[in-house]
Amino acid sequence: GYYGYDHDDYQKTADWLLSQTKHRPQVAIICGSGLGMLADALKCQDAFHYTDIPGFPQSTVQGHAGRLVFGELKGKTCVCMQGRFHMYEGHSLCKTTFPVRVFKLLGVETLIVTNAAGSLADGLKPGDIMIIKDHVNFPGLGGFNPLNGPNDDKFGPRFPAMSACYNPGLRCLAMDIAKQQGVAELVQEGVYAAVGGPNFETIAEAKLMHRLGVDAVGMSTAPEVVVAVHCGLRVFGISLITNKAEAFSSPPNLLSARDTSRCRSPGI
Ligand SMILES: O=P(O)(O)O[C@H]1O[C@H](CO)[C@@H](O)[C@H]1O
Ligand code: HPA
Repeated sequence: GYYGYDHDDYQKTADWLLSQTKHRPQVAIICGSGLGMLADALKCQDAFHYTDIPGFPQSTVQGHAGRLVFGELKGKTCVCMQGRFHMYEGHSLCKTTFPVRVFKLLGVETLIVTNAAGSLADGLKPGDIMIIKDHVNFPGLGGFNPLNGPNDDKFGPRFPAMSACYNPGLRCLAMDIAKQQGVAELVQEGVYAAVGGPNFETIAEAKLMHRLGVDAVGMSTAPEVVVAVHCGLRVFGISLITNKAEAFSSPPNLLSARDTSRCRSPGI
């Protein structure tokens, strides 16, 4: 059967948070693996451990502290997730995206998603930043979607469009800021693909994604963005490239038995 949340479940968590902090965030930021220090930049912080927030899922992965931090950043009120939820932790997708709908009910208008990702593109190296211009949601294409189940019309339509998920204005603004800050050579736009994980890709899988037009791959983000776009949030996304998928230096797939010079036989 279907296991999900009612509107009341999101509302209860949102009401509890609104009763515990004076902050009324306009912007929500989801910090990717190892990126939780973004939250340290917030002024006048109110922080809550996920374990103390009624109805909130729990973090189980290294590099995800499991705290929700409210505060001020450059004159905007923000709420920061220090730690996100992944399908491979055993959570349902509606659980991994639970916070996004809570943010909507807090009054958030803009969601910033960040992640650690592997590069599949020649021009994208570890340390680079990729502004996400679009995504391929592999679990979603296969029927693993956080919007499965009865549609909650209070959040959005049954069949939401995903043709402009990543706000074009915010993407342009980020490119301009990268130029102004003198880091333009580290910043590019590209396509992110979400896979289920937790294993990294095989060489054949990485080659396949590369040929399909994917620039960076990770195990998160797309389900959160689908839920955010469904409920009308403006989305901006960035991937920090942490590693390169070694698909390009690998030999071609086909090997004839006539030429075994590339084989190292263990002997029979
Ligand atoms: O997407 P975030 O949460 O940044 O984490 C990425 O890093 C982890 C793998 O090292 C995976 O969880 C992958 O999704
Ligand atoms: O190479 C990767 N593949 C999938 N997920 C990832 N998250 C960080 N790097 C990777």
